[in-house]
Amino acid sequence: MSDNNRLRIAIQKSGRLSKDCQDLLKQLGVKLNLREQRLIAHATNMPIDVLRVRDDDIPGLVMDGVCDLGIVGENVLVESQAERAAQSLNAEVTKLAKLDFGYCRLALAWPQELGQLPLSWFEGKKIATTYPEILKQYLKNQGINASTVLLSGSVEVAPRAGLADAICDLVSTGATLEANGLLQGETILESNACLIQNPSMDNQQKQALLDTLLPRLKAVRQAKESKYIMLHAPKAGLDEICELLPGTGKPTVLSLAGTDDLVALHMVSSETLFWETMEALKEKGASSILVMPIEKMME
Ligand SMILES: Nc1ncnc2c1ncn2[C@@H]1O[C@H](COP(=O)(O)OP(=O)(O)OP(=O)(O)O)[C@@H](O)[C@H]1O
Ligand SMILES: O=P(O)(O)OC[C@H]1O[C@H](OP(=O)(O)OP(=O)(O)O)[C@H](O)[C@@H]1O
Ligand SMILES: [Mg+2]
Repeated sequence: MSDNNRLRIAIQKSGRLSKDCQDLLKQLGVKLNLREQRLIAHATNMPIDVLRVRDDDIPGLVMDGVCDLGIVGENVLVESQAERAAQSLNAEVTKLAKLDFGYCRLALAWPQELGQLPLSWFEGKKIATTYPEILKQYLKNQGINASTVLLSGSVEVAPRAGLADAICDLVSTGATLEANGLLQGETILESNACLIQNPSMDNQQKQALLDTLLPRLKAVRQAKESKYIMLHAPKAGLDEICELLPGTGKPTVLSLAGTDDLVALHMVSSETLFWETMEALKEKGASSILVMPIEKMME
């Protein structure tokens, strides 16, 4: 019998999101021994269980309260919500955060030889997709009357196989469209991974744990985007050099052994230091310029 005080999180077992999900849980301090074949992993340092499932099942597990949290692509979430709404099933989730991985877009595409096409071309056509609900909603909003053909994968084969006139599929680099002689058209959904919660979760212990994890998630995001900058600067040119440094924070100024003309500047910047800025800093007399990643930070 599972302990109802343990926070249950659903993540993708294997596929494009699984490594990023495992890395994120580790960054949040969740200690898991994810032996490959195990479909449920128990954290050793906090009351968390991780269910490793197909990404398509994650929204339903969270909506039905089997899991408290889930990490899933917005494309899968939106499609699942539309499917469940059509069956009058509960489709409510709370989207706690958009995550910085799993970026892709759901786009229309058609055989390259047709060249650029207006949306009106799709009237009366057949469009193959893994996301029929999202596509139907889009076509309805655009006033286009076209039919959808469901394919669970390798959607790009549909036009050549005579299954459909066009497709609506996920695109990241565009390589698969290119390889299949397809031209990308309108993007109907931008998507990336997101953290979702069952809105009916009312366990105080779980909420307290989640209230600990969410600031860590924010701190991990902030640290990823921030850099630690160190450099040596002539005292005489300090103001000009500080004006060139990114971000609004004031740098820490440290004296350097053996000289009164130079100081060391240290600062956390919310953005990286571009080559052009580094070259401008050198022109102002800066030297030993170091830009380093930050593992963790908390304001
Ligand atoms: N180029 C891409 N193609 C497909 N999904 C992508 C791409 N880039 C990012 N993603 C995101 O990764 C998610 C998982 O993609 P993946 O191909 O692993 O799913 P899957 O094959 O359905 O896996 P599963 O076996 O878990 O059902 C997608 O739903 C999407 O949110
Ligand atoms: O724009 P790209 O970088 O080429 O990525 C897009 C392709 O990736 C996904 O397929 P995947 O490789 O996940 O296989 P699947 O179609 O079986 O899901 C998606 O279905 C596209 O086919
Ligand atoms: Mg899937």
